[in-house]
Amino acid sequence: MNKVILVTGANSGIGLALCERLLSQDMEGLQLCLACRNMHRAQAARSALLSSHPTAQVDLLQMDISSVSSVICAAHQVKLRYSRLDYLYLNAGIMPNPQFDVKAFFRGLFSSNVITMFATAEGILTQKDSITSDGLQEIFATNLFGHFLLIRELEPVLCHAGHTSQLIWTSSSNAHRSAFNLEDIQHRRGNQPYSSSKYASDLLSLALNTHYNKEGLYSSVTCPGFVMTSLTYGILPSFPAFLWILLMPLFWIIRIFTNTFTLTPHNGAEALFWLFKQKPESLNPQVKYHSLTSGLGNNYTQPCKMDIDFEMSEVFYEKLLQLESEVRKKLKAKQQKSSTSFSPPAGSS
Ligand SMILES: NC(=O)C1=CN([C@@H]2O[C@H](COP(=O)(O)OP(=O)(O)OC[C@H]3O[C@@H](n4cnc5c(N)ncnc54)[C@H](OP(=O)(O)O)[C@@H]3O)[C@@H](O)[C@H]2O)C=CC1
Ligand SMILES: CC(C)CCC[C@@H](C)[C@H]1CC[C@H]2C3=C(CC[C@]12C)[C@@]1(C)CCC(=O)[C@@H](C)[C@@H]1CC3
Repeated sequence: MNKVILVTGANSGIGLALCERLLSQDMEGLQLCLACRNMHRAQAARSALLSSHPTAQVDLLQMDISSVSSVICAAHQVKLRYSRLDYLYLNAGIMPNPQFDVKAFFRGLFSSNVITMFATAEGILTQKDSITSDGLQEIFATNLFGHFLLIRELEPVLCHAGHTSQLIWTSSSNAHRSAFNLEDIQHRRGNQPYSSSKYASDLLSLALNTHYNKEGLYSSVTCPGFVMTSLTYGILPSFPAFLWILLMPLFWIIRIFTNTFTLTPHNGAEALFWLFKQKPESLNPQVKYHSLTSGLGNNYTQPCKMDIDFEMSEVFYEKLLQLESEVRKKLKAKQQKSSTSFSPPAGSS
């Protein structure tokens, strides 16, 4: 039987590099499904994968993970196409309108915290969030809630008796407990919505293990390290991509001191790829699997205990279920309203 793998945000960066790595190791037994919001970019990614693996099975799925109706529609498609999903990579993510605090960065450079700053960007990055058409905070909707809804919708193909399936999140070492508030799970009020959304994915992963392991569904979180992708290029908007490339020698030097500077999407996908080869029952739900690259350029995966607890993950899970039922009700009302406004007036033939 082919292994069916769905990857969100598969048309670029870490998601695309992961697909490339998966096909390089086992092209025959895999059925890849690239879930992307933009079909032109999705087609380009598929062509790139097929040019190096001409006989690979690569399907495309249109899905905007930040939109409730798009996720539900895409999940419906998946259930029609596949009887089972073996791996679901929850990788799509955004960090819009980042504000880089140059002063804090230089202060950090000359402090004892410099390595932590390079590994987690703690204290030097904030973001400005916006609201989606569903009324959700965009970063929360994209990085977390859309994926939660997708998992809930795909339950029938993820939970099969006598069979295990894996959920693999692309979280971040920028996930800080201090940025997350159970009373404000969407981070409407703070200025670190990215960090909050990633901490939320760590919590959710733990709760999913609590609720779904008995049904054969396992969840793990990864951090790809600092990788040069369009997400990171956006951090310094006045800094064109080629300048980042020119900084590579400097980054290679920094890598000698912090192996979190994985830098390329291929290296960043290390932990995501490593998890693909593990037995899910052997994994620890309380650790994050970090992609690391040594000063000599060797990749490896290292588990690191997360700053999370069961109680908090359960409260968060309950809140997500509540939000889920609210958005479903809203969607139903919207659909009913649009169907009545399009129905022909009574008495017309
Ligand atoms: N780069 C880094 O250093 C790190 C990245 N990460 C995480 O890795 C993940 C991948 O990011 P990375 O590869 O770096 O960045 P990229 O910007 O290259 O990739 C992000 C992917 O997510 C997709 N995406 C964004 N919004 C949506 C949406 N609404 N619906 C569907 N797809 C969407 C993008 O599609 P499109 O092309 O259409 O925008 C793109 O394919 C993210 O979750 C990020 O937070 C974590 C730690 C470090
Ligand atoms: C131009 C200067 C010489 C160097 C600037 C470096 C910073 C822009 C980076 C230093 C640490 C980086 C980092 C991230 C972004 C870019 C830096 C702040 C992340 C926040 C990217 C997204 C993540 O999820 C984190 C794991 C990264 C942590 C490190």
